[in-house]
Amino acid sequence: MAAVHPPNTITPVGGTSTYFDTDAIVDGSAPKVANSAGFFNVTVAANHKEGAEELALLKYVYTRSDLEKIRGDPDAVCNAIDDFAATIPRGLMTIGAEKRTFITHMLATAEPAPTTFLEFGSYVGYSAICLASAMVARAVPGQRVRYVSFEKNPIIAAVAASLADLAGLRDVITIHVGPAAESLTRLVEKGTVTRGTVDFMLLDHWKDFYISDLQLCEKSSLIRSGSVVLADNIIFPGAPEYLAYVQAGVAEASPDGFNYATKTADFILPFGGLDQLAISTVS
Ligand SMILES: C[S@@+](CC[C@H](N)C(=O)[O-])C[C@H]1O[C@@H](n2cnc3c(N)ncnc32)[C@H](O)[C@@H]1O
Repeated sequence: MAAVHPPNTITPVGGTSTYFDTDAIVDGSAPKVANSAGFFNVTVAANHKEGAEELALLKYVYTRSDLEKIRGDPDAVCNAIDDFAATIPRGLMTIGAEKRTFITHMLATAEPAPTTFLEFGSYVGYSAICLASAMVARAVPGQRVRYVSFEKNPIIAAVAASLADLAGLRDVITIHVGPAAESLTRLVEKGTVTRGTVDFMLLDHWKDFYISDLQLCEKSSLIRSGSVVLADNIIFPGAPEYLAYVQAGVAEASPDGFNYATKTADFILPFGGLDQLAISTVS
């Protein structure tokens, strides 16, 4: 089980928010710079842009000999994604098995049972599939569970939608294609996501957008007292400004004057090294 630190005992550490080349983000492509660990290098970025690795994953899953056993089983679909990721030395950029266990436990024990989840960064749908499934497991008959997820890369979004369908979660998970801020603004204008309805959020896209996209949710009061905001990759690649923001405790853009109480949980990355998840509860 991951080590969990109480609120405000951890100094923002590690990483750098300049890990990604924001010029490259503007044109909708993947970032093209390597960090010091050489993790997200030019080759990885090019793969990401074309969705090469992610399309290979899709093909791998749909040609598995146990496809019919996987169909309709969210855990089995996530395990299949983990199997594919294990064949790549640096893994895939999903939340991975350890964080999956940790967050699904949070969803399984949260009171009241969460029914609406907002995710920034669908990638291949791994977190969407396991976390939506954890919410569905608690839903009472007739209760609607919604997992709203944003992915700017259309090829990768298509992979996520196809795997969500395979997992039997087509009616629960919606993948919105495009920059998260634009999609979310549209959903708020249309009344698809409304005030105070978001129980859980996961920020897991490019780290430069964590604060501005959280503030978009603050402004429209999508979060409310008791909502939980999770943010991944706090140490690697690193989101020190974000951690400082939520540890300062004030939801600056909130017309309701909301505050955050923030803890962090430690995880070891698949290729080694420490990472943290930030867990901020709104009050
Ligand atoms: C770390 S991955 C998400 C992993 C996913 N949550 C999982 O566990 O399977 C980040 C994803 O965010 C997407 N992304 C980056 N910036 C974005 C933005 N502004 N809006 C929407 N998606 C974005 C990237 O294309 C990438 O697929």
